Amino acid sequence: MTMDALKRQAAARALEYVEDGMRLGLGTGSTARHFVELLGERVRDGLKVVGVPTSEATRADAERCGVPLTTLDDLDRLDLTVDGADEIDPDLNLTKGGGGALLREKIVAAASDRMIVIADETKWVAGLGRFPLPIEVIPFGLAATRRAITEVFAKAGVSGELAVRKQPDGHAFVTDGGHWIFDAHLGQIPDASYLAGLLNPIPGVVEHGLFIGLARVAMLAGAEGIRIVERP
Ligand SMILES: O=C[C@H](O)[C@H](O)[C@H](O)COP(=O)(O)O
Repeated sequence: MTMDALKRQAAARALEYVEDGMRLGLGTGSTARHFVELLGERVRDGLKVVGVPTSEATRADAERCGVPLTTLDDLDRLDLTVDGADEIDPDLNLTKGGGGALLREKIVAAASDRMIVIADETKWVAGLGRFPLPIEVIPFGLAATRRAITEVFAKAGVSGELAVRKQPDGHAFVTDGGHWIFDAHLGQIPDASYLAGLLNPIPGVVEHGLFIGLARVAMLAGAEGIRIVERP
């Protein structure tokens, strides 16, 4: 089975948790896109839901699939968010932001009663850190922000290259919010929760890709079928 087929299987399983009338957070990425497409099929069959997209890309996908949309300006709470991840550890802490959507994804996940993360089994890791950690920053004062991040890395016992994310044309990648991203190549993060707490207050850091305690359930698709893991 292809990786894409596995992602679609995980998405299909998450769809079973969607009920009529739900307010949904719609994640970003290749796995979340399957969920949006499958949700669109259910909407065409009469399911009544409304979604808040976590990126402009997901907004476009949802519109194409006929999923009714709203915003967190109009709603202050969602029932369920379904999103992908770049890494998932046994406590269901996540690394997210490989596609640059981490800020809106975290706002939407935090506003949801429940977050289900969908992925193929390759995203399951014993500990976070192999995937470069995205840190969304304000372009103003970049060197000072970089220095502050490096200092908290040392405090958290991690180190590695901190690279501004670039587009293929060499220009800085710009997020939907107009910010830049540092990708931190740390290799391993011994205490992701501690590091998250140190990164949060740095001026210039808008958000980071450590999602601590947000995902409640993970649906992992592999050759043996779907494995469902609940947060301990
Ligand atoms: O910014 C992007 C998101 O956090 C994605 O959910 C994450 O990168 C996983 O994407 P994919 O399902 O394409 O591997």
